[in-house]
Amino acid sequence: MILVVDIGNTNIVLGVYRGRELLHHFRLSTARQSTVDEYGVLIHNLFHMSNISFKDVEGVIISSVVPPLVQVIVEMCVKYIGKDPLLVGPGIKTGLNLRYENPREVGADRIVNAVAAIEQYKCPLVVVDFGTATTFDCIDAGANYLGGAIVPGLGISTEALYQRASKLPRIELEKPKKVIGRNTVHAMQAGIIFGYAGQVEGIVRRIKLEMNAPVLKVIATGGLAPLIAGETDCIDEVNPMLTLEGLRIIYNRNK
Ligand SMILES: Nc1ncnc2c1ncn2[C@@H]1O[C@H](COP(=O)(O)OP(=O)(O)OP(=O)(O)O)[C@@H](O)[C@H]1O
Ligand SMILES: CC(C)(CO)[C@@H](O)C(=O)NCCC(=O)O
Ligand SMILES: [K+]
Repeated sequence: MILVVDIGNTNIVLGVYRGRELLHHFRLSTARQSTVDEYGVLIHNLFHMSNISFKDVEGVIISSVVPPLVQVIVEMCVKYIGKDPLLVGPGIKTGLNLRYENPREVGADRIVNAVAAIEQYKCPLVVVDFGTATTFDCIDAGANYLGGAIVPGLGISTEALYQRASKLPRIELEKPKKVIGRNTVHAMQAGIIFGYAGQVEGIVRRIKLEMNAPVLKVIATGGLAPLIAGETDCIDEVNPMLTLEGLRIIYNRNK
């Protein structure tokens, strides 16, 4: 078994693979002040509840976009699992040709998503990851990673309205029946959800033009992908496990 770990700004997602099969996945909230031992207990308990053991873990791979947590999770792996994890970053083989001005600047999660998408779909393609931020990653017909766009995530956008406008409440992110809201909650839901779908359509349209690729596969991932994919036909497929798959693939390229 291998353990794959994606450290995001909101969630840490863990996956346990046997070969190509994802046996279990777990989602923790990203707690920047938690200690090596706290993560050890949490992950140990999740393993125990799933009837799996740290002893069966042959190796670990981590991608992180939260630098202060890397060392904590690495030490947790060494102390409790007894393995030195691979870290997605400089020096690791991803097989990806990065056309970013400074390849070290690209978020590890974006690299991992691109690797998984290239493996599973036909290029050219775009990956849209609806996380804390929503990222668009463009891959050309030759499987080169071109870059893309970063926009505020659905959670951040919704939270900003609540934080900055006294009379706007915190809302549930669900689709309202109509775009013309007749109360505050429905008006906010309409703006956020339909506005977000429109934003995704607009960015994808411009990407297609700039890449000169009228036919381009668009893959969405992240917890809120199904919600937005349901509101636009510019998303061809939702693949919730894309990041974990990418980590598994990169692990195998480096063992
Ligand atoms: N039902 C919901 N209502 C309001 N906000 C939500 C809801 N579901 C998710 N969010 C928020 O949307 C954002 C994206 O969450 P999601 O679970 O898709 O990504 P994530 O994997 O946590 O992102 P990251 O990889 O950046 O940590 C988060 O800020 C999350 O708190
Ligand atoms: C954009 C996020 C926050 C999405 O998780 C992450 O990929 C990140 O911190 N990226 C670094 C900046 C970049 O990718 O250009
Ligand atoms: K993510």
